[in-house]
Amino acid sequence: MTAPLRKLLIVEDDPGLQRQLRWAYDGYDIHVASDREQAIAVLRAEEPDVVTLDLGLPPDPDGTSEGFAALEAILALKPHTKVVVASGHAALESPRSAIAAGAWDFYQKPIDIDELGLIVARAFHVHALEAENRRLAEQAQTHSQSQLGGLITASPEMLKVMRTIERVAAADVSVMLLGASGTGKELLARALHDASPRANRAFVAINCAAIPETLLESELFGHEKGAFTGAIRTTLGKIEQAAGGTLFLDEIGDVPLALQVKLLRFLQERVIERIGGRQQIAVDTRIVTATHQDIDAMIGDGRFRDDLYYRLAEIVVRIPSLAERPGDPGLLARHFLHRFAALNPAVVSLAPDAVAAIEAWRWPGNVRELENRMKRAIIMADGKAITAADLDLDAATDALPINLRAVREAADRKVIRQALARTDGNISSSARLLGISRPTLYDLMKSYDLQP
Ligand SMILES: Nc1ncnc2c1ncn2[C@@H]1O[C@H](COP(=O)(O)OP(=O)(O)OP(=O)(O)O)[C@@H](O)[C@H]1O
Repeated sequence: MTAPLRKLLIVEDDPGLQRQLRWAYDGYDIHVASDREQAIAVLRAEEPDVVTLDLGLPPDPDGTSEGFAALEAILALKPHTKVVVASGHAALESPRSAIAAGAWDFYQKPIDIDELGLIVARAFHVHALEAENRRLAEQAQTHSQSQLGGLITASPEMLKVMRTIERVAAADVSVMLLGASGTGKELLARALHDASPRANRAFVAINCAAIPETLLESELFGHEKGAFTGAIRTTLGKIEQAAGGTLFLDEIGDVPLALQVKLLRFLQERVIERIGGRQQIAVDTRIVTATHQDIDAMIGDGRFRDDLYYRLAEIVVRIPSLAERPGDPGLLARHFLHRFAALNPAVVSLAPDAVAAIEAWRWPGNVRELENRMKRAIIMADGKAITAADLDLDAATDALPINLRAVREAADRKVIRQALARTDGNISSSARLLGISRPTLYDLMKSYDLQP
């Protein structure tokens, strides 16, 4: 069986040239269109990989407006198409603008059949390579996705975390996930639930830091009708809502001490009492917790009960920050490019400066920051490729700062942030590292609005 011929669309309004081109090349399935409308109809019906496009099309055969409109329409419909533009105008401006608008290559009329043949052959070759690349990237993605709940990673540290999660999922042990904000703790908790025998029951997540202390007890344990003003009906708490399944308590370090006692009782006896209720209700809920705080230090100074900690943390899983996962920022950026493609279908790739900036950035907000920057960049991007500027990661590189004061301030900010990060926000140690006094550091932080 022979492979189907590759499809080439020739957009040309001159019937003589049309004929000449139609017969010039062997080995392609050639389609011809005389204007933009026909070209788009063929594009929709045949999906050619390569298009040669005369920029001078009717109703503007002596200008280029119609050709550019066709180029834009082709790339909007099928961004991966390789468009080779032809310009009869000696002026170099139009081919250059066409390349800027996303054309792949150009040639000057009058046509040299051999030269154009080479350009077209190369366009098919590159198109095939790119398609293969995309296929492999997608395959790699679905491969890593299938490992555990949509988590994308290629870093050995993170793969180890995922193996641990897979292993502990089956055992009914309590798991505490430790990691900075945005490292994927909730995603991992959900993956743990999905890999556990409880997968077909509820997964309920609650962020303990986001709920006022006064409401947290009722959120977790529920309340009876009339238990307090405003309790107009009996309401189940999250522990009961997750019965048979898993309750994910994010930011467990923010649970106040009084409530820690109640939680401990639930873990010991596996019964709860709704607020205002007298009945003890047995509930089988698996608890998975997470925090970005230093829980050992909290136990040390009495802010977290150690007996509760030992109940909650039979297995402790430390999640590396994104900066500790070399290669992952680029991999995740491509994943998000794919995932948010619908926001702006014209954007199909990352420009080399974006790839470099993504790998170099420290990602203090981890995967969530990367996800947000990619989403914004995809929406804002003008061209087919996302640039470092679209990601807002080019600040320090090219633009000349407004004045020397701005440069000094930027340098101060950077080094103060580094010192604070290195000392975990300790002002005295940071001041020592920077060789300045504590009051001076305070003053600088105040004037630059920096938090420890
Ligand atoms: N390895 C990953 N692959 C794909 N997406 C990820 C990965 N890690 C995190 N994400 C995505 O990043 C975002 C932040 O992840 P998540 O909410 O799980 O972080 P978190 O550690 O729980 O954050 P926080 O502590 O601030 O609540 C989510 O949209 C999540 O889907």
